[in-house]
Amino acid sequence: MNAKQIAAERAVDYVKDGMIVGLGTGSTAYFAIQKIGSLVKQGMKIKAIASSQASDDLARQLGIPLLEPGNEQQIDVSIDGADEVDTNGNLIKGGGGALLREKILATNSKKFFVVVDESKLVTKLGKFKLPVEIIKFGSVLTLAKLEALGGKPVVRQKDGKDFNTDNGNLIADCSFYPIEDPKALHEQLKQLTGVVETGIFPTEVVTAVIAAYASGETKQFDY
Ligand SMILES: O=C[C@H](O)[C@H](O)[C@H](O)COP(=O)(O)O
Repeated sequence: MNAKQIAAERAVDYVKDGMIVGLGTGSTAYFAIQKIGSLVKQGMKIKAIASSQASDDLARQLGIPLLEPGNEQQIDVSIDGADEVDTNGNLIKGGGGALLREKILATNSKKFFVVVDESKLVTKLGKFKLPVEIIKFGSVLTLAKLEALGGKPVVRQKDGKDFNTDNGNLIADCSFYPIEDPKALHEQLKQLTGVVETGIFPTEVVTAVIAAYASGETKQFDY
């Protein structure tokens, strides 16, 4: 079992019968969704909300009952990966472009577990370029504002075209390393009209980070 799978499955221990679960996105959340699928097959009554079309598709294939979009309810537990986790439990997310829906789920969950392998643990955030979701209208102007703040934004590309989020927006990948005060940077960026959301998840929304190491050891950091 690889480290991502070990961390993800450990977090699924917090999922109990009758819960509403938020499903993250990415290669680590994938293992959590698989495990939740196996609990459903064993007869556990779980309902889920997916943070991306990709996770929605996976959950459907596995027979996990999903709440209808627009009919979401308070979530008991969300489980998701991260691109970076600093020593205080602040995160960068959005490497797969799902940050907005992921943050809606994380901030509406009673508990939010972050699952990572040790490669994601950093002292300061920002070596991983910070994803900032921006709307297309006026994007050149919004990018200029991000540039003025020193973010050196680059519009994410996929298959030779601008990457589109599930919400029809763009992602500006920004360089702010080292991010000394993640919450302050997030708040500054959110004030720019045209910015929909940033990939900074402040430690306040995190219940615990479960990190798995190549040795097979896991550590849980509670916040
Ligand atoms: O938009 C994507 C998400 O924030 C992912 O959870 C994050 O990029 C980590 O993905 P992975 O587990 O594949 O490294």
